[in-house]
Amino acid sequence: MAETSSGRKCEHFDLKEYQFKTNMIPRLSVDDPETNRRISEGLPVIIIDSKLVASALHWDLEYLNENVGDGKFTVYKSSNTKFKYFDERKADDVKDFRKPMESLEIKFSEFVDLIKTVDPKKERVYLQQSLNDTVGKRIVLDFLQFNWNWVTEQQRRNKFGTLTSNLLLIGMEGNITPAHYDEQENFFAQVKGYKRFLLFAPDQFPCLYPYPTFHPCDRQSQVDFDDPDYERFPKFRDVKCLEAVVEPGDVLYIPMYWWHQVESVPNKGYSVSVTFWYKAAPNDKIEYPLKATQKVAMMRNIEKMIHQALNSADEVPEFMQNMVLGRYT
Ligand SMILES: CCC[C@@H](CC(=O)O)C(=O)C(=O)O
Ligand SMILES: [Zn+2]
Repeated sequence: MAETSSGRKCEHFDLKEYQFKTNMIPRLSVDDPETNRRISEGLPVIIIDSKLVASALHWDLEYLNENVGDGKFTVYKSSNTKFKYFDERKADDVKDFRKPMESLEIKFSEFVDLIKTVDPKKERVYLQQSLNDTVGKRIVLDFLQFNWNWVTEQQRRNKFGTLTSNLLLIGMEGNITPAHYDEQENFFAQVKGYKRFLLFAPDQFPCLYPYPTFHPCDRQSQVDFDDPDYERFPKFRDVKCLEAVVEPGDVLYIPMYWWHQVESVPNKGYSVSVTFWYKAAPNDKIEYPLKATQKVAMMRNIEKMIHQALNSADEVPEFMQNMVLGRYT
């Protein structure tokens, strides 16, 4: 098996081709100064030897089933490969909104039965649950042995806010989380299996056409990457993309507001990941020109204010068009 520059065996992955070209996200050592530089500049990077979750690399379905306790786990079900997040609390505001997936609250053992019995051509499942104090003591011990020194040092030096959650993700091969951005910093740790990431910088917002902020799918792209509607979303043709496949032990830094689409690589088995989400660093002094992240935050606040002032989701499109069409276009 050939080796790449970062010493990785040249795995052969069954990766989808998209209409846009991509560049690779660097895979760097935790000791490489470039690693900390990229993180401090809000640029994505894969850290290949952080040992962040070295104590969890044995987490497979059998071990977790034995030790994860009998708490309830949130499991999403989809009739296709896509697991598009939606905020149920906003569903009333958008008539004829149809949930893109269903969610269950079940025991881990029930999830194991599901993932082993569902026909992936008909139905898929994806466990997405914050690690909490219901887990068994062996999981607690593994958790305590995460490389907290490294990740807490990153939190300190980059002035990140508090750690808000560690989400355990267990997905079937081929599951896709469609393109979206999050409002938190994320050290994404891969435990088992392989995940292909497509990342887009915050300044690609104009090419990715997110839903309105009051829509249940706020922060998600409206563009179907498998069948883009270039009439509605013409700038999608020009989108600039960075990509990478993370393997067990890798940690991908996903800076806040960076768009990402994530696929559990087909034919490589189910995937297990753990996220480390941190609140944003406080806004440093305002410098001009404003950063793309600041402009996205501004657009979100303006949309929310207009929706709130009109007190009607239906009136927002006409209001925005009256303000912009023929005046700023
Ligand atoms: C619910 C979180 C899903 C995850 C993507 C994935 O692994 O499918 C993601 O989007 C993130 O870690 O930010
Ligand atoms: Zn995300």
